[in-house]
Amino acid sequence: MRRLILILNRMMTEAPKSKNSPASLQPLEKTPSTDISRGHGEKTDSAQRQAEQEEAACSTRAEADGVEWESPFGFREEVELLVSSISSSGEGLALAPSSMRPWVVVIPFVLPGEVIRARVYKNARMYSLADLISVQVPNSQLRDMNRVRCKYFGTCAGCQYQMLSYETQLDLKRDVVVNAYRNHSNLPESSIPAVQSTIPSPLQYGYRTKITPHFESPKKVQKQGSPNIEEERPSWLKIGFNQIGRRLVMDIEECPIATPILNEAYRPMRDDIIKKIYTHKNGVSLLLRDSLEIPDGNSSTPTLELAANDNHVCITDHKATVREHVGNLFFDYQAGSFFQNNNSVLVPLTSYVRDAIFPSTSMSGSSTPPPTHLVDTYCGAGLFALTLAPHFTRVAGIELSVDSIRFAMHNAALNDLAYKVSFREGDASQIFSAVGDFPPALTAVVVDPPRKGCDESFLRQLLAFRAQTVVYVSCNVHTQARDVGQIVSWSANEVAEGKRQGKYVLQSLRGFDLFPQTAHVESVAVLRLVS
Ligand SMILES: C[S@@+](CC[C@H](N)C(=O)[O-])C[C@H]1O[C@@H](n2cnc3c(N)ncnc32)[C@H](O)[C@@H]1O
Repeated sequence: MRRLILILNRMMTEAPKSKNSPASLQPLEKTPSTDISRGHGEKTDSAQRQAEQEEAACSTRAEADGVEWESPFGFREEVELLVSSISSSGEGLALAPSSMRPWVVVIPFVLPGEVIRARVYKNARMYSLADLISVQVPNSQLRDMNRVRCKYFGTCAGCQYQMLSYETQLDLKRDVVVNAYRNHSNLPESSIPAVQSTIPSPLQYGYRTKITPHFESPKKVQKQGSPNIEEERPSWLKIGFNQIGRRLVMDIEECPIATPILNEAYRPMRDDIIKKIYTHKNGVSLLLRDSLEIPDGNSSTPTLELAANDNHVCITDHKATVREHVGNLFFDYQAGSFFQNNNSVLVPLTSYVRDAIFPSTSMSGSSTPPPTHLVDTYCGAGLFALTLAPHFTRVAGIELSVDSIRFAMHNAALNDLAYKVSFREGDASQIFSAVGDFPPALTAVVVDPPRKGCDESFLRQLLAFRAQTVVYVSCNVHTQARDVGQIVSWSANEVAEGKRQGKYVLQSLRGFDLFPQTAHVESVAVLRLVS
C-alpha cells in the first residue's frame, strides 16, 4: 500500500508544473475509506513522513532497475485487483498483485476496499490504465448503485461519483484539497490550516448550466465504410460525450446533471442533426447554455421580479448573449466565453469570499481596519468584482478576454455599479501598476486564474503590492497549492532577509462543490498579511 502511494506520489509531482497534466495522475495518498471513518482525516506528521520515505525508496528502486516502463501486464490482459485508494480525479488505484513488481493500475468507477476485475488497455511509466469489467466484492459501506440516476453512468466520462452519498463526495473532495497542499505547496504542515468541510452545492443534479455534446464528421466515418444514405439513423453516428478513458464519443440522449432546459433543448437538436447528418462536413462540438430570457435584447434592464418569474431558454450560438442572475445582480456574457457552470452555488461562493475579506474581529484576531478597495484579477464577466462591489468604495478588475471584459463593463452598468467599478483588458499582472492609488493596507485581491494557475510575474507583483487580504479561488487545487506555497514562502524569505516587514500566512482553506457527482473540486484559499 505504501509503495503504491509512493509511485503515485512520484507521478503527481510533475502535475502542477505541466500545462496539461492529466488529472488522473494526481492521486490521493491515503484510502478515502480511512478518511471518511475519521471524519475529517487529520493525519500525523510522522506517519506521513514515513510513507513518503518508503515511497521515495520504491520509486528510486524501479528507476535504478530500469523497469519503470516494463509493465507486468499485456495489452487487454484481465486481472483481479484490490482497490487501495482513489485519485483526485476519482479513479481507483490498485497495486499489481504482490508477485509482480510495484506497479499501479488505474481503474474508473471503483472504490477503496473493493475487489474488482479489470482489463488493461494502456501501459505507461510505472502504471497501467484498465477498464472495469466487474466489481467482485463491493465496498457496501460506500457503494449504493440505487443512487445512480444516469443510464450512462459507468461508461460516460462525465461523472465519477453517482454511486456515493453526497456526504461521501464532499469528504473525498476535502481530501483532495488536503493532499494537494501536502504534496504541492512545499509548506510545512504547521503553515497549512486544517481544511474545512467542503461547501455543498444546493443542487446536486440538474445544476449544470453549460454542456458541449459533440459528434464526429461523416467524412471521417465514411473512410471506414460507405454510409447508407437511406438509413434513418446511421449506426456510426454518436452524439454525446466522451467515453471514460477513450477519445470516442458515446451516444447520449440526456444528462441528468445538466439543467432541465438544456435537456429539453438537446432532444430536438439531436433529432435535427440525425436528419441532416450528411450536410455536415466536419465534426461539431455543440454548445448549450442555460440563460434567462432576455426580452428586448441586451439593452433591457432586468428586474428581480423578472428573474423570480424567470423564463429559461437554451442558447446555442457562441456569439449570443447569456443572462444569469446571482443574488441581486444580473450577469450577461457571451455564450462562448467563461462563466461558472453551476449557478446554484454562486451565492454561497461569492458570500464566502466576502466573509473571508470581512471576517468578524474575533475570527480574524486582528484590529486591522476593513478593506475599502478590491482588485479582481482574472475577473471574467465580473462575477467577484460586481457581487462584492457593494462592500467597497472602489473596485478594479482585469481579464485577458476582450469579450469577457466587454461584458464585465456592460454588467457594471447593468447593475448600476459602474460609478465605482472599472475593468480593463490585459494580463493579470498588469493590474498592479494600474491601481497605484489603491491603499494596499485597505485593499483585498481576488485571484481566480485558469487551471494552469498564475505565472511568476503575477505572483511577484502580487507580493510587492502588499494587499491586506488575498483570496485565491481555483478550479485546480494542485496549481493553487503551488502558487499559495510560493506566496507564503517567498514572503517569509523577504522578511527573513530584512527586505520587508509583514508576511503572508495561509489563514483558511476550503473546497466548494461546483460539480456534484464528479470528482472536481473548486478550492478557496485565504491569505492574510501579518506583521
Ligand atoms: C477561472 S476563470 C474565472 C473568471 C471569473 N473570476 C469568474 O468566476 O467568472 C479564469 C479567467 O481568467 C482569464 N485569463 C486567463 N489568462 C489570463 C491572464 N493571463 N490574465 C488575465 N486573465 C486571464 C480567462 O479568460 C478566464 O476568464
